[in-house]
Amino acid sequence: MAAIELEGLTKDYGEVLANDDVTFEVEAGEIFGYLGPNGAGKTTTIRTLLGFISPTAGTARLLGRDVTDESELLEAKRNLGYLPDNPAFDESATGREILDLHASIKGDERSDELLELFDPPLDREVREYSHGNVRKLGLVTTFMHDPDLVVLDEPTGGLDPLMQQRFAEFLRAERDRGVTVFFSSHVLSEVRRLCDRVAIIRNGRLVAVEPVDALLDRSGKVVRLRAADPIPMAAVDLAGVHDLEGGRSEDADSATGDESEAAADAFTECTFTFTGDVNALLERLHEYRLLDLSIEEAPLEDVFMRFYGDGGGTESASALEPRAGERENAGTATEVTDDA
Ligand SMILES: Nc1ncnc2c1ncn2[C@@H]1O[C@H](COP(=O)(O)OP(=O)(O)OP(=O)(O)O)[C@@H](O)[C@H]1O
Repeated sequence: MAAIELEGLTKDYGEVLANDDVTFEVEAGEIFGYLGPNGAGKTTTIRTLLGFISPTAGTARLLGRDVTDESELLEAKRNLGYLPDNPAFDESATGREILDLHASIKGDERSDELLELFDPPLDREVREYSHGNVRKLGLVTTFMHDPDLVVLDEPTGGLDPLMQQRFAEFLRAERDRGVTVFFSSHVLSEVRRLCDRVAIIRNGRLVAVEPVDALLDRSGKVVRLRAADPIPMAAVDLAGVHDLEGGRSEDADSATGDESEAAADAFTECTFTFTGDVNALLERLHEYRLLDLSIEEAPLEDVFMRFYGDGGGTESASALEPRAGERENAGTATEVTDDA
């Protein structure tokens, strides 16, 4: 039995079709990322799953139970942990009082262990908490009753890098002991670190459900480099180079005569998106004296622009391919030099 089953889920707010025929399953024991830009419809799906709002059409099942049936939903929630994007704890209560309340409602199998990991300041009132401390308290309340399934809405917002790392290790360990994790995000690096599979939603429609490796292969890297001396354009005439923007630094600009002509087909600084083999790129660049080189994940918005067009989602397999023009041009010398 899948931990989450969505079939044709639709939520129409009148002016906005926030979820439009959304269908996918989250298998028991996987970390599943629900990805999309702001306003894509992630929270709407999560709020429907939790029974906070009713679907306009379609079905949603949590741990095999229909969430539109109140008694089935209650049953499912016994084994569910939920962290909203903005946990609304009673501001006048201390962290400890909040934990006591949650323990009395859901039970407490493991708060000691969780407090050691996340360590929110329990003796302070929540109104004095920072955003990150609210999130840490939320993580303890989400996992303290040892649920089978956790639903996390943008879980790492406000956590510092050390805490994010700790959280990532914790989630992987939870997955390894059989817990199913469903979380929403618009941060690709977070998804990369954590997820087995992802669903991507855009403008309310699902555009892909796939293993995270497939998404990352598709999304590419942003490469920025700065060289001590001009690098010929031909050096980056390589499969997988897109949207190259290059130029010469001020020093190179001051060159005159023959030097200047030779530099016209060369750059000392450039930025491009790269979907090819990074080792092949590094081999090409090996012979040049680089002052700076960064290879970073493409921002999620760029991934959407590049691979899903700007006309919203589509359920067809073609949505998973680069747009036609990009596919034809990808990696050719023409594209590299024309775009530069
Ligand atoms: N109660 C509501 N009434 C009307 N429209 C709504 C309501 N809640 C959400 N929407 C709209 O539905 C769309 C999807 O919103 P949703 O909050 O589900 O997106 P999201 O992917 O979670 O975004 P974010 O990453 O910014 O939190 C948006 O256009 C939003 O403005």
